Amino acid sequence: MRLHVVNHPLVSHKLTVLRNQDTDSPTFRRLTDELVTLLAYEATREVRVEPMDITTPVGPTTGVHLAQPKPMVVPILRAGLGMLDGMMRLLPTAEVGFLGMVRNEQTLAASTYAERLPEDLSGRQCYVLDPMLATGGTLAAAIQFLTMRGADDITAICLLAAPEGVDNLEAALGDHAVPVTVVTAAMDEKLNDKGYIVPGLGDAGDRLYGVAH
Ligand SMILES: O=P(O)(O)OC[C@H]1O[C@H](OP(=O)(O)OP(=O)(O)O)[C@H](O)[C@@H]1O
Ligand SMILES: O=c1cc[nH]c(=O)[nH]1
Ligand SMILES: [Mg+2]
Repeated sequence: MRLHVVNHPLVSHKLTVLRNQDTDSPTFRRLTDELVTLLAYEATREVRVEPMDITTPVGPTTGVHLAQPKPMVVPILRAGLGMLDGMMRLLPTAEVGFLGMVRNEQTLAASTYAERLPEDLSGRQCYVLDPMLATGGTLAAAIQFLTMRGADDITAICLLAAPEGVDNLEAALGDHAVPVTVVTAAMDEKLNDKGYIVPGLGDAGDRLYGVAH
């Protein structure tokens, strides 16, 4: 597994505002959107393209366009939905599939409650969107799901990751044949005893959309 922590002053600045408990939901949503576009720029460095002949007003040249099959963007509901528009701004012709997953706040085990994805993801590059990589259980299950459908290259974009979650994810992937990359805006200190990222930003879904229950 490859890990890429995006080191950029604008990313750090926006993340600081996002972390602040005084930041309201509308601002939190806007900053999430802006941050994802910056992270997506890094995360799509290896998106597959193929040559394309065009003619400029001055003459012929060869450029590139996105290769087929198109990349698949997979937001993990609920909080990952807040990252979708920012991602699609950069990859407007990508397709979107949905995974609904929730972590049991007592056991911290992830379960899947919704799925809307093609049966066959063979040959597809997949971009998984989830703001928080905490214990890593949710992302590990999502990656396993996409791999079982045939995805052959997976990049996860997260706002924050915890070291314990990255270690757990690496262990869960084992000698995974499929390349997996995690792109994050920051690697935080640790998890607390409730499985929350420290210093983190709290519950990303609640801060985006309000308290779920
Ligand atoms: O790495 P993990 O320990 O698995 O935790 C991370 C998951 O927890 C949050 O989702 P949550 O279960 O709160 O659902 P929500 O998006 O509906 O709020 C977050 O958006 C991740 O999906
Ligand atoms: O810190 C955390 C951990 C899991 N889910 C969140 O939304 N925040
Ligand atoms: Mg939540």
